[in-house]
Amino acid sequence: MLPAFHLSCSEMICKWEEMLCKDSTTELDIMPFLEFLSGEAISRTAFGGNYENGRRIFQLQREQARYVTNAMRSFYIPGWRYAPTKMHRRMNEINKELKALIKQMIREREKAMQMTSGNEFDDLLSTLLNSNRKVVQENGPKQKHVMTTEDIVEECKLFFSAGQETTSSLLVWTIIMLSVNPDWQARAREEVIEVFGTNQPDFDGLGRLKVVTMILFEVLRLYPPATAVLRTIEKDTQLGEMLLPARTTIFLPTLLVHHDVELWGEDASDFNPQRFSEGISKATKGRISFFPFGWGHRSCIGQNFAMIEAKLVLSMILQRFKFKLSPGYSHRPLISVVLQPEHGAQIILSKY
Ligand code: HEM
Repeated sequence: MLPAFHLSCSEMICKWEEMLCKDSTTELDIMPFLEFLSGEAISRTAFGGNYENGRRIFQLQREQARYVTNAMRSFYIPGWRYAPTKMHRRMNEINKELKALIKQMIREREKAMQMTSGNEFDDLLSTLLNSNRKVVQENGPKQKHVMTTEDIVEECKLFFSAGQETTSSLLVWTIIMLSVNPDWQARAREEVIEVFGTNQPDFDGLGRLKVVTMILFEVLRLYPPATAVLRTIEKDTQLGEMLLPARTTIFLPTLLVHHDVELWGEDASDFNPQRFSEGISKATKGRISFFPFGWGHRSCIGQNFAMIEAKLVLSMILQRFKFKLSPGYSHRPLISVVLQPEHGAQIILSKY
């Protein structure tokens, strides 16, 4: 996992360094760079050597996400999604291409795994195929936990859609916050240099980054990439004075809870990573008021993945660059698939 993150981040950093070759500062919108980086990181981790196909999957999923957002913002007309509009036709095409690409990768990987012990590959696709193979060997192909090819395709798609834009959103907001809070940018850089010097960040060191973790938590509080979590109630439930009938779907507004003055105090809207200096339970006083990755059994399966990626990318950026906000940046957080700056994130970058 770490080599995949490192490679993806090095490629981005090379591009930024090239931009700084001619001038001592450069202005750029970091959003497309970080979106591409997190797509590459997922492609490499999920599909290993075959990540070129992963790249295409990532492009298609991004295009699909745009159509889904459009559809979510329109009036709901039952059955409308079957109407042969230009957008619906394109969505169907994307779906078909996605399925075909992933199925082709599954077939190729299964072939390669049959010719070897199967343990040479350590990406998500092999993990899924290997665990499935074990279930079949132990219980036969009809066992209810055996995944079909369709299931594996859906798992791969889910990892992409759930893991790519969320992580890039966290990184984008973090750079914006550190651009307007130069004291925290300096503290984070000081810590990164103290732990890694100019060396490549390693797993052990990432676990020791306290200030960087506090900053990431505060960014996740103020700008949670997933702005709400849904739950469906299994049985009639009494909640305070309310009786919630079975099968009701509850919308838990993460964004509102994270900004609630009663829960977080008068400075709820301020960027103050210090509130996390003694960990999450002290900051929340033991209440469930901070849940950027959801809560309970169905909470985000990729949260460690995302935090490690974010810490590594941030460390590598801080080791090499200083940054501040460009006057061209306009602060308009927009809830699309994830929470992101509507007009991009323009910063002025210089060498550190
Ligand atoms: C900053 C980054 C991320 C944020 C804020 C985030 C947030 C979330 C949230 C709020 C949920 C719903 C949890 C619930 O209902 O309680 C979720 C689910 C999920 N996330 Fe993430 N996520 C992030 C990164 C990732 C990554 C990197 C991956 C994969 C590598 C991933 C894979 C998933 C999956 C597969 C689910 C569905 C889990 C299930 O239904 O059992 N996420 N995520």
